[in-house]
Amino acid sequence: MSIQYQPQDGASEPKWKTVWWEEDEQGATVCLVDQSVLPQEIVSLHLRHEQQVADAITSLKVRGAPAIGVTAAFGMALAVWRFVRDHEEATLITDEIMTQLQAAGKLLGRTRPTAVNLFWAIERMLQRAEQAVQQPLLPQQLAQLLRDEAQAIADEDAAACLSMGTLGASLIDDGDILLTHCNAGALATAGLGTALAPIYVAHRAGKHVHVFVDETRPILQGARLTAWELQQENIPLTLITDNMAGHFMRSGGINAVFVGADRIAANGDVANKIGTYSVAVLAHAHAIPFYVVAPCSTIDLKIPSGDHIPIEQRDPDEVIAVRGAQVAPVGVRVANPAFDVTPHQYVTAIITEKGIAHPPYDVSLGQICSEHNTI
Ligand SMILES: CSC[C@H]1O[C@H](OP(=O)(O)O)[C@H](O)[C@@H]1O
Repeated sequence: MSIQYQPQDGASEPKWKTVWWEEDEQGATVCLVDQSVLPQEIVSLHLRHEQQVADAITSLKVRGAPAIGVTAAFGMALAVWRFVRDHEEATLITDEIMTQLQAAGKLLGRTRPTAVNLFWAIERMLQRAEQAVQQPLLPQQLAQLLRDEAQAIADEDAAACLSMGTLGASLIDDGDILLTHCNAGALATAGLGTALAPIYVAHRAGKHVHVFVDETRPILQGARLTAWELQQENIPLTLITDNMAGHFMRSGGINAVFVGADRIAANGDVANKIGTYSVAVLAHAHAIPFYVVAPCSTIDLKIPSGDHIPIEQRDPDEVIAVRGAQVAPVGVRVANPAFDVTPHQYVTAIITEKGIAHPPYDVSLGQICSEHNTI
């Protein structure tokens, strides 16, 4: 089933939606572009149970910090929508409905440990429900209210992407050659993206940019997703393997690096896709600006440094085989951390939707994002 393409609306929208909500006579569905089969197949998934939503996050059918936060919010709304539909005779918001919501939050919170957006979105949905049940609402009203809250999280993320894109584009000059790692584009968010948003906005404003795309082993988010996104946008790109980044930096070909983030600590340490730390050290060695683009929902002011960020360890098979084709002997010992931490000293600036943070980050991030951290 081909995905639902949205017409591009000027400079502010991606060409498609990554995650969205639909309702039909059978009930509600959380809809996703299935990123695990891109770019060979462009299909959407229509999920009717929160367990399916959790499985989609765990198996990276949907991935990217903001996107999994939005997806989890829709998954929680789906759990209540499903429960209310199955108990149409109910007229009061019973403890049962809240228990259903809390159980969905726990289920979705167990999917992936690193991206703080996931936990931020779950907590926001729970707080919205706890606030709502203080009022004399019918169950159907609570279900609609939670669907609207999830949609609000998605809409706010889309607005944040455009804001980050506009702020970040000011750092891009006509003719720049840029490097990205992993995928932090529209597929990773509910809008234009994080790290790719400045590139989209600069390109749409007429700046000539060329992007070197790290393939990003082992899941190849760069080769499969970023390359596909940039092609959709007619932005020139060169796909490279991860071990080529240093060579192209040394040969003077890279003007700046733009990456996303999954969690940023209060001191500016950045957890992002594995390999980001290596890119940051190489950029520092070559005096190339290293920009991190992330909404305030990715900044975790509750943790003092990157040492406290949980790093997801993924299935060894992701390293032993590529799309099912074995490349290493079975039975070898494998390490497969999905993320690493870049110390803040290697980060030139952090571009959020509320402003660009510069060192010292333990001051600037609090100034820019403090209100966002208290949901
Ligand atoms: C805009 S967040 C994108 C962020 O998420 C990716 O990780 P994953 O593909 O495992 O979800 C990667 O760290 C990106 O920078």
